[in-house]
Amino acid sequence: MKKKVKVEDAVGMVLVHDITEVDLDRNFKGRVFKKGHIIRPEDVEKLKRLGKDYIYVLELSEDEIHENDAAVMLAEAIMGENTYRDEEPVEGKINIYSSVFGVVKIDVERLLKINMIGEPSCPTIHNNMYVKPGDKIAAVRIISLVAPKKQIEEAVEIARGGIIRVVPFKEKTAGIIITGNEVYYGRIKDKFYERLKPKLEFFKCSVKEKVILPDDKELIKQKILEFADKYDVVVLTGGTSVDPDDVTYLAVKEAGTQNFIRGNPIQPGNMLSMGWLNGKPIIAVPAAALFFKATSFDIWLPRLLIGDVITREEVAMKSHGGLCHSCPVCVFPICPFGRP
Ligand SMILES: Nc1nc2c(c(=O)[nH]1)N[C@H]1C(S)=C(S)[C@@H](COP(=O)(O)OP(=O)(O)OC[C@H]3O[C@@H](n4cnc5c(N)ncnc54)[C@H](O)[C@@H]3O)O[C@H]1N2
Ligand code: MOO
Repeated sequence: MKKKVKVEDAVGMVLVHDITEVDLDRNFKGRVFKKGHIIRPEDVEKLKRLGKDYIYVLELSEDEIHENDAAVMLAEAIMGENTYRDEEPVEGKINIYSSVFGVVKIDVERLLKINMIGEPSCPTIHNNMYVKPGDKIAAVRIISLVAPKKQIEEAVEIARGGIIRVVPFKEKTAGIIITGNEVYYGRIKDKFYERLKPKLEFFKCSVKEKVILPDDKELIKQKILEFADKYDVVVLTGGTSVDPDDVTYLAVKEAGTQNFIRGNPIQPGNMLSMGWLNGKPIIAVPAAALFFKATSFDIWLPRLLIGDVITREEVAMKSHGGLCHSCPVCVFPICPFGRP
């Protein structure tokens, strides 16, 4: 409620509007107190010098809370591991950032509940995006200058323990198996290794070994088992589609992988197959990844490197948004490709 009070009595109360100072000696005209400012004891003298013996303030009742206090409370509740926030709200908003290089994990269900309440407004970036230290991942703002305390307490209760965290990338090792008779017999030069190595290394996964094999299922299978013993991740290329020589995906399956998934509704990259051996991802990358900047491999790779095991249901859910827009200038991963 707006109320006229003596400045001396206004400490702790909230300014209803901006207050401007004009000082010709300093050639200054501008805002010195912002709407929403909570008046501090040291402001009293300054306000009097500005000619304010009385000011309009907001009086908060027991069941109301100022947007700044509410934003801090809610931001604190929302934040999980490896995040930090703006110390002070600016215009009632607090940004939340990642403190590490990793993959953002958002509890989307609880995020929706919080945003259904009314006053709290918490946008985030998409779940499972990779982020660098200092990247903004969420923001908290309360819609009204003064909000019902009950709504904020409800939101804090839902968010308790954190609903946004970042899982950091750890140093990992990989072995790459290039398959294809045309490469093995030297009919063409391998182009896959130079495409995949930087992608893996970008996410702290160093490529320790590369081998080129013919389209021989048994040989490929044996190498998968050997590499899965030695390294954290095994990446295979070629032989993922429908020709009689395409046996690579079968080798991944027959190596005894758990949760084997053949193909995914993401284009480019439909033919990608994957499975896990003792929790280690084994990924067969289709030849489209040679040609396109972003394919299904780029969507799954950060997830696989933080240890996520992808379910068939999640793969199927990628169908919505799994078709690349083929923009003239590709800005992946900051684009809708592969996002919910
Ligand atoms: N009738 C159908 N044809 C295709 C289908 C399909 O479902 N039905 N799927 C298509 C999709 S999607 C993809 S992707 C491609 C490629 O699949 P593969 O991963 O099996 O790739 P390959 O057949 O082994 O090779 C295709 C092409 O790429 C060249 N290649 C492969 N590896 C290398 C390498 N290491 N370095 C350089 N070049 C390489 C290879 O020589 C071929 O030219 O299948 C579609 N077809
Ligand atoms: O597996 Mo392919 O052309 O969809 O990439």
